[in-house]
Amino acid sequence: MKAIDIKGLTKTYGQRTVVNQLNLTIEEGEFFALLGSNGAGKTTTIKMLSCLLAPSSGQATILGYDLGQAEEKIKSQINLSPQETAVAPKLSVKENLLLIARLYGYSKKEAEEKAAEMMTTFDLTERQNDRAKALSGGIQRKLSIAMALISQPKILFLDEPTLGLDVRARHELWKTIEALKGKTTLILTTHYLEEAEALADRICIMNKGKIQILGSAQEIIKASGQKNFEEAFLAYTEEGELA
Ligand SMILES: Nc1ncnc2c1ncn2[C@@H]1O[C@H](COP(=O)(O)OP(=O)(O)OP(=O)(O)O)[C@@H](O)[C@H]1O
Repeated sequence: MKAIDIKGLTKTYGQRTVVNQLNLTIEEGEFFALLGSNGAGKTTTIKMLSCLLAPSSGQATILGYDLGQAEEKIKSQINLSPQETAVAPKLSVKENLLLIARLYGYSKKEAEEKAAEMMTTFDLTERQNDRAKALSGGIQRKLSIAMALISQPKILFLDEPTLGLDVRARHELWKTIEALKGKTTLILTTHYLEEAEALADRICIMNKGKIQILGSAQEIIKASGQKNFEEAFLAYTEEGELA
């Protein structure tokens, strides 16, 4: 089944079109990356697909449900790990996970089990009693992703999950994200080109609200005629060039 099917998705603010006639299909289980310069429309796209922002026009189905008509159904099957880490700073690692599990309607016992499972998967058990604010940025991000996965979403949107992390923490988080590959449909936005290149099955480069190219990193390099992915990205996001 298609995880996401978008036809002509558009968002305008006044006279400005920030997402312009997007057509895109993402298969279930795919790891998909959205790349683009600042203001390209990545976050706006993700917000529309996760029911946080109403499109101005166009259509999309998420797991077969129409966006704008089956919001509750869609929301129950997706989750978003936002740009800003969404942990409660004064709560411990375990308390953060329990809180989300209870919000999703798990019983006390189930919530305990879920939290324990997540802490094992994300290697957080040793830190379970530490307050979130005492964790490094990388571990906070890990916790944030673990929290987003508690509801077992079929689609997880990761909006710049490694923003501001140092190289080591970023690589650590990549391993965590990579382990999710195939189990959950993953839609990632990032400014780190090597992140998309290393993790994603397919990459979409956006510029000024439009898709410039879509394919695997190798396909994009080949189509651009450039030497490597960074140069291909620059070519596709440069005005008047390949774009
Ligand atoms: N509420 C709003 N009102 C007006 N313009 C907006 C609003 N939200 C976003 N925009 C504009 O839409 C454009 C796309 O923004 P968006 O955040 O989707 O880009 P992005 O690709 O995620 O960029 P970044 O990499 O900087 O996060 C930007 O020019 C932004 O200023």
